[in-house]
Amino acid sequence: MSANDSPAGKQPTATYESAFLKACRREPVPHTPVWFMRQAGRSLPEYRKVREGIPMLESCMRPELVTEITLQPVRRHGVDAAIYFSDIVVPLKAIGVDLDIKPGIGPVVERPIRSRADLARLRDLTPEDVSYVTEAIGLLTRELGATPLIGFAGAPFTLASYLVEGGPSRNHEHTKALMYGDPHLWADLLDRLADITAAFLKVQIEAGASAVQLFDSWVGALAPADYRRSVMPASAKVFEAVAGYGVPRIHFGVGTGELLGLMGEAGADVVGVDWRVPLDEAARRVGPGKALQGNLDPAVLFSSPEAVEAKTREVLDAAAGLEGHVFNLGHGVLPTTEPDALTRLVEYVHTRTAR
Ligand SMILES: Cc1c2[nH]c(c1CCC(=O)O)Cc1[nH]c(c(CCC(=O)O)c1C)Cc1[nH]c(c(CCC(=O)O)c1C)Cc1[nH]c(c(C)c1CCC(=O)O)C2
Repeated sequence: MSANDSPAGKQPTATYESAFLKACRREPVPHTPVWFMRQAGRSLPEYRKVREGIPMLESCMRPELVTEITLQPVRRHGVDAAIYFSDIVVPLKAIGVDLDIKPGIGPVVERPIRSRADLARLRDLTPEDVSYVTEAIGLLTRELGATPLIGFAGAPFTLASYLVEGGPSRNHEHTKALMYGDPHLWADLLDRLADITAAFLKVQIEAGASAVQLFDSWVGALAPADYRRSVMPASAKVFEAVAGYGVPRIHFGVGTGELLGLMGEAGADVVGVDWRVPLDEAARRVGPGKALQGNLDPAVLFSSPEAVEAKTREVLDAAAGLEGHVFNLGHGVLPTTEPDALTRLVEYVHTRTAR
């Protein structure tokens, strides 16, 4: 079979047959695949070195730099997948939203979006707006060989929370005020963001990403009924828009124990789980027909190698009966994590699960 007739389009057969993509498809795997959210970034000295003096958003627009940063954790840790180096606010910046990523704070929006007039500032995203993404993914897929590349985007709720609050928020009060107080404007805002997010994921898949993850990091702030009514239609629209490509769609959020079933129902093939719900219980909540991803507490990596192994065994034991399991942390790598702890963790999961 040549590169072009593998079942998922243009990706090489070796990529299609990788442990990561097999686990996402709930097929038997030679070992449990591992990658880490935020595997590229401040925990790596080689990252800090190449980023020196370059603002975060600018670094996302330089294809050679994006390629180097994306490859760093693959080289160092031997993870089973790469995640495209970018940020959830990159597509918003690309359509002209006046935002920046402030070191130690996160995304900050100059003029928050809270009215119908504000909404008009969110225009459609075209592939030309993010031509550097297409270019970087072209470079990357050549370098990665059989290692799959995960594309990603922020989900409509999490993007809305930054746009409406104007920055990171603990309680999401302005966001919830809009959601409960002006449901029509809220629905239109989320629908707009769904179109932008879908367009951004399509660019990544068409350029060569083998899977996509939708980060709804802050949606755990909602009760299930509100999620179903006010958020799920927009997230479902994103998943539906990319369904035809046949690449696995991963759906992740933090503190989403009560939402896991709905997050699967929204259209995910793989549901990401944080460390608060054991994977066997998560599987009961998600139901059959979906793989799970997770879920070691990232803070565990600050304890002794023996303690890390013991906690990792707990995760693997809880995952033993699953149809498909992608090992990951329950949230992103913390910036002060010792890189060697991550390398050891990859080796441990691979050895322990070798079949
Ligand atoms: C909520 C969210 C954001 N960005 C992202 C999310 C969803 C994931 C999650 O829940 O953690 C997604 C993201 N952001 C970044 C990646 C890179 C890919 C990877 O996982 O390796 C990914 C997947 C790079 C980044 N994005 C950011 C950094 C740090 C900036 C730097 O290195 O200078 C990186 C490597 C900035 C950012 N951007 C955001 C935050 C909260 C921050 C941290 C602010 C800080 O502590 O400085 C918004």
